[in-house]
Amino acid sequence: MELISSSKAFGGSQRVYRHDSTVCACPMTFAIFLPQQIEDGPVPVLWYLSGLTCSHQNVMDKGEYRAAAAANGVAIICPDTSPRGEGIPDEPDNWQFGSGAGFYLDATQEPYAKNYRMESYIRDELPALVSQHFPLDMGRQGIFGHSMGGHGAITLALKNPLRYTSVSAFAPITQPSTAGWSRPAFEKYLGPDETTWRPYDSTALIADGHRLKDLLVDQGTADGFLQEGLRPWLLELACVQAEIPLELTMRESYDHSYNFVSTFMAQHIGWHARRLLPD
Ligand SMILES: N[C@@H](CCC(=O)N[C@@H](CS)C(=O)NCC(=O)O)C(=O)O
Repeated sequence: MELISSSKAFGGSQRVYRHDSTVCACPMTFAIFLPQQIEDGPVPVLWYLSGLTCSHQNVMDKGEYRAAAAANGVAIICPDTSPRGEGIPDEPDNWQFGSGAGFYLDATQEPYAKNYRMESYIRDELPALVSQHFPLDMGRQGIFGHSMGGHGAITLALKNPLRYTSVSAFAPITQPSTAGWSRPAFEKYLGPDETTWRPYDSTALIADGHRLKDLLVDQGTADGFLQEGLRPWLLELACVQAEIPLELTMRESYDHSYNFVSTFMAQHIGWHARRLLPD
């Protein structure tokens, strides 16, 4: 691992690392906030998955997570949203596909299958790497994210309930298999057989029997992607039918930006901390 930057913050340390990813077959960059409490022993881990067009950097600059992470003594890891760089197949003019738009899935179609393996990267490779380098308590992990990253967090938690003790999302894409901004990407990454898309769709996973202990979702009412792309009511219906306790709050007049995410960041970190650090 190569240290790109390190900066003291709230008594802890905000760092950025680059490493050669075997899974994505390219260098990958991630941000990690280590709270001061790590000096006294392993701390819980909270994974933050970002949305379309983002890298590790957006939430680091605009997510305002460090004060709450420091107060609660949790590490926050912010991975990139896709493989990227020279030689990685991409559609540079398309912000809903390729670089910045990995959708947290393992592509099966050429020419994407070699590099676009974000599910395996987030679930397997990156946890193994960070647990080698930092005293993290990998028995206490939570996951959250924004938009495409909310979709990633909920689907990963549904499929790995023993791994992720807690899960929450800001404005998640709830049913990517039918949303206009994700369908074309799913077809290119996974092929035309839509049954192969179900493991990457929260509502389909719930319909197929996957469960969560509970789930926190915040959604802005002035979010321009609400009606076509996000549609929290689909997740709400799936959770009601499956008896999954969903705490969904519609936040009046908030949009899709990091002004919304950062407003509710401390509440989400508190939700995770109560589940990862019980009294
Ligand atoms: N580029 C898109 C917007 C994409 C967008 O809103 N991305 C969200 C996640 S889905 C984001 O976090 N963008 C980065 C940022 O605000 O820093 C557009 O022009 O409509």
